[in-house]
Amino acid sequence: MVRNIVVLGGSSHPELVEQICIKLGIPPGRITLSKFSVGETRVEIQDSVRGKDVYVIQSGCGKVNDNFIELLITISACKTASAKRVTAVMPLFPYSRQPDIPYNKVGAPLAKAGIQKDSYTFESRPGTPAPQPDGAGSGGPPAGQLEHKLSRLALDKERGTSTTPGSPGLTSRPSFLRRQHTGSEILGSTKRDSQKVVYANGTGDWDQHRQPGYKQWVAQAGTLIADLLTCAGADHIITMDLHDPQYQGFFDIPVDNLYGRPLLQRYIQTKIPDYQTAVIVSPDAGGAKRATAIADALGMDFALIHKERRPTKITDRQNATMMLVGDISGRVAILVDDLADTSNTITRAAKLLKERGGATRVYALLTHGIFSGDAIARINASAIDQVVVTNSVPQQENMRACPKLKVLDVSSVFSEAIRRVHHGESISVLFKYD
Ligand SMILES: O=P(O)(O)OC[C@H]1O[C@@H](O)[C@H](O)[C@@H]1O
Repeated sequence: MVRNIVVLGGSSHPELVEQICIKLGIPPGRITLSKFSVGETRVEIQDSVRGKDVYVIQSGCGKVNDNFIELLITISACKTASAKRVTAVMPLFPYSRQPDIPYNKVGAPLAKAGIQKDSYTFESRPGTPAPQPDGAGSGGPPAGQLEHKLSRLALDKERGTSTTPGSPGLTSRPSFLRRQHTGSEILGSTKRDSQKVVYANGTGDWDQHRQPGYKQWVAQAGTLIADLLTCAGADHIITMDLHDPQYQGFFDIPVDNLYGRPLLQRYIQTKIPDYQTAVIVSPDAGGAKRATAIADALGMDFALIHKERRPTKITDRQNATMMLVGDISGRVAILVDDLADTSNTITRAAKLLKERGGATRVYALLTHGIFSGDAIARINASAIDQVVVTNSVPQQENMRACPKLKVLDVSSVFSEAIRRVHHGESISVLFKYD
């Protein structure tokens, strides 16, 4: 049992909080988390934190923004209640893919509206996001309808015809397409639909649209998120497999970036028959370092999928070309990545590995199984034979919906990190790979 410590759980992942506390041999601190009718977050801490070492556990999943605000308020409440030190334990770090320019100029792929989950096929890809029921995306027509209109506009332009007879060009667009961003000529349909870009030339073609002296401005939230945590009063961050490890440099407080890799490696060694003959595959160049580290540690072969994500036309938005570099013919392929969100990357990679590469079986091993939108349906219909993730975000519902899913428990890693940080011991042993 650890003394003089308080562990508080946010709303995002109660099961993990419970498991961590069991391993630490302490009950979770009493906290009431609720919402005012307007939607604002209310936090009430029932246990005294005066002079205590406090750990607030909140993963960057579910209602990500609400959960993040809840974390900030809880940290701040602990500080003002005279906690000695407050550590934010964030198994999945929110906004961790946004410290730099998003990988896709037109936004990350999200789930398509109106599609039946059981209608997914081997070929399915994420489509245009639907307006959110909470109003976040309100103001436009249904996504499917919008996408259809946008495609028609692009096609009409290519053919030199106009959708609205007698009023060609920009002015012929329906009003929902005319949201003008300050200082730019990017037209979108809904609040969150900067993905649905039709440029002033009406084609979705970035190069043709480009105006001299103007550059599209994309918010890079990384520094802001780091500043908000420290401003709220966080003294220390514990997280796992940051999408970009350099993100630690955005903080001027200690950040312990734990690794999911030992768990994944152990799974390969103990659960994949004849694993030495299998090939570790990175689904994109960005993950090559992570995947080669596992391949090297286990003495396995490595292959890479090169993902070209440079769409030039609106209709190309999700059509990144994938090329396989390496020989996996007649072998088991093990895809390794930090996370799956829509699962577009891993399902397309699996298809390539089986259809073109001749792989006999495909595993996907990921630290964070975010599985937003229809990701699970997509996996069920895909060429992937097994997906292995950690419970850095809740997986109970996903496990019920996906027979291919296996979950590895990270509670021991986090409880041990908390124990060591609390006692001022080194946690480098947790960074040991082999
Ligand atoms: O394709 P989805 O699952 O949406 O996104 C996951 C990919 O996006 C990248 O940032 C991750 O490293 C991973 O390769």
